[in-house]
Amino acid sequence: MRIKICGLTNVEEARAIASMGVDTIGFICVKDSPRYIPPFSIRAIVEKLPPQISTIGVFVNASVSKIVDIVRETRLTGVQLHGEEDIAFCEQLRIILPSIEIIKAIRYKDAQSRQEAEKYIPVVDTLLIDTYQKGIHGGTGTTFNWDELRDYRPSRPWLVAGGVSPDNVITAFNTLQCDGIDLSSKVEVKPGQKDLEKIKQLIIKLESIKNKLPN
Ligand SMILES: O=C(O)c1ccccc1N[C@@H]1O[C@H](COP(=O)(O)O)[C@@H](O)[C@H]1O
Repeated sequence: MRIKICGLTNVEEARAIASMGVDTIGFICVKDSPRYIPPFSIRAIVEKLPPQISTIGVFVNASVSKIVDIVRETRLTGVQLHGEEDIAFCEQLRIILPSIEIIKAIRYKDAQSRQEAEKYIPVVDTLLIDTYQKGIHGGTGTTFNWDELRDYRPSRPWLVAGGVSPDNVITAFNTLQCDGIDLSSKVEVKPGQKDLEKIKQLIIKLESIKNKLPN
């Protein structure tokens, strides 16, 4: 089971979180986000993390060349495309960066969102289903109606995002057959600063249901 914590901006928090058993750390490469971190700071953090930690850059409608430059500068292991990037965009990125994990975020609005996600299966490694909120690309802190995805089991691993917290994580795994979780605003003191106590609570909650969790 994969645990991704997103929106890190400093090395101490990133290392502390990695030592708690979180396997994936996300960095917001979107300039108008309050969680934005510049590439040179991402690189400084990535260099100080254990090599088994996946490091993901989150982008919203950036150009392929911008993403490629940032991945090369920072040594990220993957990218999360959180905007309206199309299939051709993912294919292009795959050709230029063949060994990088591509995560496509789909913002769940209604039943149609499943079909939207399905289109990306041949061209991405992982799907991430976040909550649709008009005018906001991510970090909404709001859940979608998980009941609508009770039976969702695509042929790619998928992560649930959007308002996931230590308080609702057990419900998430009781409702969904996801391969992992992605948390950001519900485990922060303020945008860009993570709440390590809340992340500890999350790990304790997950430990209590570990027999029910996916591998
Ligand atoms: O967090 C942001 O500021 C952000 C900005 C632009 C695109 C995505 C962003 N965050 C992603 O949003 C989801 C869910 O976050 P939350 O738990 O609801 O706060 C997560 O995948 C973040 O990577």
